[in-house]
Amino acid sequence: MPEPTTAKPLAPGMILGPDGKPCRACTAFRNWKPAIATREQARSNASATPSGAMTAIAATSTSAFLQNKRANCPPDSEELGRATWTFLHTTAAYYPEKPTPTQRANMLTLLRSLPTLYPCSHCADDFGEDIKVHPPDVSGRASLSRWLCDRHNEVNKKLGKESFDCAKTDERWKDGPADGSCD
Ligand SMILES: Cc1cc2nc3c(=O)[nH]c(=O)nc-3n(C[C@H](O)[C@H](O)[C@H](O)COP(=O)(O)OP(=O)(O)OC[C@H]3O[C@@H](n4cnc5c(N)ncnc54)[C@H](O)[C@@H]3O)c2cc1C
Repeated sequence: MPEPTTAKPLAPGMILGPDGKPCRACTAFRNWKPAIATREQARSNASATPSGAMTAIAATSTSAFLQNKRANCPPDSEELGRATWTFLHTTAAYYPEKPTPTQRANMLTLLRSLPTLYPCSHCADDFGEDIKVHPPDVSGRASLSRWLCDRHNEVNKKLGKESFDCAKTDERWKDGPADGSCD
């Protein structure tokens, strides 16, 4: 008589991790729970008028809804990505203009550790390939911020997203916009 199995079937869209288990950090939530994402989108759209402004608000509230709902869940690949980019860009924005040899070495260690430690394995592999071709520039704040912006844009391009204007890196990650809206 076969043993009863307790393993849950793999959700469609879920990627397996290197250990053979489902890897949430490798997969976007909307890809393994498309029904929930679509239902919440439809609910938001139904409560909005067709005007552009309201559609934008609807999209924002859908995203906020999903984020709130998932606030205590393990991160998916998108939440992990946003948090990691926030950490990396902010760390670069506050990196010294003239770093000491120890600061340079520590920054190199941090960046070179991502391809082996970043939990989204296919993201980590691609990032590893990218930094082989474009080694980190840890010589100073401005050059590190620029290097990181270019690396992020490589990922944006791969995912079909718009390129970020690297002239706006300090505004986005350190100073805030000139109109004072973040002050
Ligand atoms: C090292 C690394 C590798 C990744 N590789 C993959 C991958 O291979 N496949 C995959 O599906 N996902 C990958 N991700 C996740 C992916 O990049 C996004 O984080 C995720 O899809 C969420 O995207 P988002 O549109 O919410 O904003 P994100 O791309 O996370 O960006 C967050 C914010 O950063 C700002 N920003 C955008 N581009 C730049 C830039 N070039 N410079 C400075 N600021 C910028 C914008 O204000 C944006 O809102 C990776 C993440 C990291 C950290």
